[in-house]
Amino acid sequence: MPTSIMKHEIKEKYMEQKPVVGITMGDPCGIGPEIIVSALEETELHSICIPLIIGDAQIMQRALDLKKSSIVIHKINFNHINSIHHSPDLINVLNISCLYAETLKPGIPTKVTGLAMLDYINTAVDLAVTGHIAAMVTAPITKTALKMAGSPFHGHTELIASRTGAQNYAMMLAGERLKVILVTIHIPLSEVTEKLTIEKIIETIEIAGDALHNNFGIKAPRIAVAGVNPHAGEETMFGTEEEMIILPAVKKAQQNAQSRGKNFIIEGPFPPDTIFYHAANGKYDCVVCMYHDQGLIPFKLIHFSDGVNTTLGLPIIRTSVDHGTAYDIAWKNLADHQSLLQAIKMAVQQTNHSSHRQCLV
Ligand SMILES: NC(=O)C1=CN([C@@H]2O[C@H](COP(=O)(O)OP(=O)(O)OC[C@H]3O[C@@H](n4cnc5c(N)ncnc54)[C@H](O)[C@@H]3O)[C@@H](O)[C@H]2O)C=CC1
Ligand SMILES: NCC(=O)COP(=O)(O)O
Repeated sequence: MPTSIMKHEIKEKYMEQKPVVGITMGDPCGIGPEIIVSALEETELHSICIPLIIGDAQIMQRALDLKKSSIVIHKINFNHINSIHHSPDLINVLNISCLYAETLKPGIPTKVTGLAMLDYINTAVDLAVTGHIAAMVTAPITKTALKMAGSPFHGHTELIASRTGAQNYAMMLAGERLKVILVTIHIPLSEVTEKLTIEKIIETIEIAGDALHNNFGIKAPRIAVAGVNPHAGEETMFGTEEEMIILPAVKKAQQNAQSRGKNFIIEGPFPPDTIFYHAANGKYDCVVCMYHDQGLIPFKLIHFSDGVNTTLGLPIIRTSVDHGTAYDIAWKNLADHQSLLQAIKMAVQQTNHSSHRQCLV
C-alpha cells in the first residue's frame, strides 16, 4: 500500500479516536455525582471525548436513580483499566471506593468521605501522569472533609501541584468574557500582602501569558495586573505594595517578554475597582489578581454558571467546576451542570492545543 494512503488511514483512525477524560466524582455528599450524570446525558459530550468517572459505582448508581437516567454503569477496576467502552448509553466508572450509598448523609462531611475524595484525585493524577487519561476534570470537594482526612492541602490545586512536582503553577478562572489568574490562592486575607513578592507576580503573569497563547490560542495576550490597595495605592497614600512590589514586577515581566520574544502586552498595576469592568468588556484577555476573592467575586458575578477553574503550570491537564459542593441543594436534583460541561469541553480543547500526551483508545 502506498505510504501516502497508509498515512491517510492512520490519520483518519486517529481523528475518529477521542481523548479519555478522567472525571473525579468529588464529594459524595455534595452535588458532584448528580452533575456528572447530567453532563453525561448531554450527547454532544460523547462526540468529543470518552469520559471515565473516577469514584464510586454505588454512589453513581444512586445519582442515576435520582436523575431517573437510563444510562448504565460499566464498572471498571484497576486491573482492567483499558476496558473502557465508548457509548453515550453507559458510564465508565473506575470504582475506587465502596461507600455504601445508603449510609451517606448529603451535606455532612466525614473523614471517610474525605479519604475517598483524596483517593479519586490522587488516582486521576497518576492516570494522567502515566498517560492512561488525556486530562482530568474535577467535581467539587469539601475542604473541611479533606482536612478531616488529614490532608495538608487546602484544595485540588495545591494537592495536584504537589503530586506532580509542579513548582510554578497558578489557578485561572476562565470564561468567555473574563479570565482571572491568582497570585495567592487559599490563604487568609491578613496574610496576602506579606505573601506578595516580585518573583511570584512575574511568575503568575508569565504563566497567564503562556496559557493564553498556548491553551486559548490568543496570538498577543493582553494582560492587566490589578493593584491590591484602594485606587492601586494612589501614590502610596493607601499602601506601598503597588510601588514596591507590583510595578517592579510588571516592568520586569515586560522586559522578560521582550527579551524572550513573547508577544505579551502587560499593563498595570490598575485600580482593582475598575479593571474587571474593562477586561469583561474586551480590553484585556486576563486580569492578574493579588488574592482569591479579588478575582473570584467579579468572575462569579459574570460566569457563575459557566465558568471553569483550570490549574496552569502542571505537567498534566486539569480543569474543574468553578463552584463548590453546594450542600444546601445536594441530592435534590436542583444543581446546574453547565460549569462541569464547560470544564470537560475545556479539558478536551486543551488536549488539542497542548503538547501534553494524548491518550486515545
Ligand atoms: N472545585 C472545588 O472543589 C471547589 C470547592 N469548594 C468548596 O465547596 C464547599 C462549599 O463552598 P461554598 O462557598 O458554599 O460554595 P458553593 O459553590 O458550594 O455554593 C455557593 C452557593 O451557590 C449554589 N451553587 C453552587 N453550585 C451550584 C450549581 N452547580 N447549581 C446550582 N447552585 C449552585 C449553592 O447552592 C450555594 O447557594 C467548601 O468546602 C468550598 O471550599 C468551593 C469552590 C470550588
Ligand atoms: N474557589 C476555588 C476553589 O476553592 C477551588 O479550589 P481547588 O480545589 O480547585 O484548588
